Amino acid sequence: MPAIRLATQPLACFHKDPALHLVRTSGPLPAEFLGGAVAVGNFDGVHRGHARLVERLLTRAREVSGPAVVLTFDPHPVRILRPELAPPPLTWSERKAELLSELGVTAVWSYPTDEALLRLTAEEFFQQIIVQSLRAKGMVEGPNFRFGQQRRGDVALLQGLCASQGLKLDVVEPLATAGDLVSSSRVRDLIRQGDVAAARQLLTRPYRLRGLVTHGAQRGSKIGFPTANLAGIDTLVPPIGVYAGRAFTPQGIWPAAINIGPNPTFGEDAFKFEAHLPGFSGSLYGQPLEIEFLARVRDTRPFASVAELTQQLAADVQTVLKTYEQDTAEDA
Ligand SMILES: Cc1cc2nc3c(=O)[nH]c(=O)nc-3n(C[C@H](O)[C@H](O)[C@H](O)COP(=O)(O)O)c2cc1C
Ligand SMILES: Nc1ncnc2c1ncn2[C@@H]1O[C@H](COP(=O)(O)OP(=O)(O)O)[C@@H](O)[C@H]1O
Repeated sequence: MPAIRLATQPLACFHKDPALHLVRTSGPLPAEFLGGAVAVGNFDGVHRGHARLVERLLTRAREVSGPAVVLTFDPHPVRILRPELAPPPLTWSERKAELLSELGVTAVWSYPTDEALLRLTAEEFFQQIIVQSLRAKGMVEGPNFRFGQQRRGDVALLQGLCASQGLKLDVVEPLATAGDLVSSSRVRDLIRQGDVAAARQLLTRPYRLRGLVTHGAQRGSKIGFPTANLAGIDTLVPPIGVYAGRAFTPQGIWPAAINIGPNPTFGEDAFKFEAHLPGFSGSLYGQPLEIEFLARVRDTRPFASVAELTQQLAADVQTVLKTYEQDTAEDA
């Protein structure tokens, strides 16, 4: 059995970067947000296309000697305007801010989307948010950027508005891989197919979700594989199956053997999200847990006996440990 190497660096999920400023307000902004370069967008998942845009944002921020600011909206405007069309998000706001901060962004304004904001025309949005609230000196966007009521504002309009206020606008060409644009919907599609390894190639970090550890059927420890069952997951969940990943607990980072779906061996149909953390002992009940997906291992299926299931679980753990080891080595 390979040795389990536990990461010793501060936990990204529970550690707040002191250099990052994150606010959720529709009111006046702290000084750290003013007079910088600004990128407006949803930044869901924070993929490599976003990273390219942020790179340019940092360059502009240095040039204007101001902060590198991302303005994002929580909830996404579509969730208010057309909830039936809103896809499940890939990231929650704090995680998005952490990922952006890892890329060098210094201030994230997570705007609590409301009717008043959605009513602003493109010109009003620019005047009130970009000029008055942020006192921006530059903007960085992709060519498909739309803004203002009914998404009527486009990059051509923004160009004119920026020029009228003496702001420099950078339009960054979107990143493409394998002939396709890197986008949050492409990442979402891959995760929906269970291809978390391919999703990872497009993201700046492996796909991660969070939840709270709740009680299950109390069967796991009896069969030698206790599993932390997660409730309250608020982002996209990969499909039924077994996955290799990492668990971020308040106690540290662990390998994770993840099962999503039912427990057919025990005739249980309830949809569960559970993770066995090889090498961990103690209680996780009631605690927050973040789970990162590295690879899909196999389909969840019924086994003829508990002995056959546990034999398979032992093999799964070996696969998980190998994946975790490889990953830790690549990260080092
Ligand atoms: C990595 C992993 C893979 C699993 N695969 C299967 C499976 O293929 N079929 C199945 O019936 N249960 C599977 N299970 C679920 C176990 O049956 C389950 O963990 C056990 O019933 C404990 O449930 P409890 O947490 O509610 O006590 C898997 C669990 C883990 C951790
Ligand atoms: N290595 C481990 N991996 C996951 N959970 C563990 C581990 N060791 C102890 N636990 C604790 O045991 C609980 C899981 O035990 P289990 O018998 O499966 O109960 P339940 O059905 O309530 O999930 C977890 O919620 C956690 O608090």
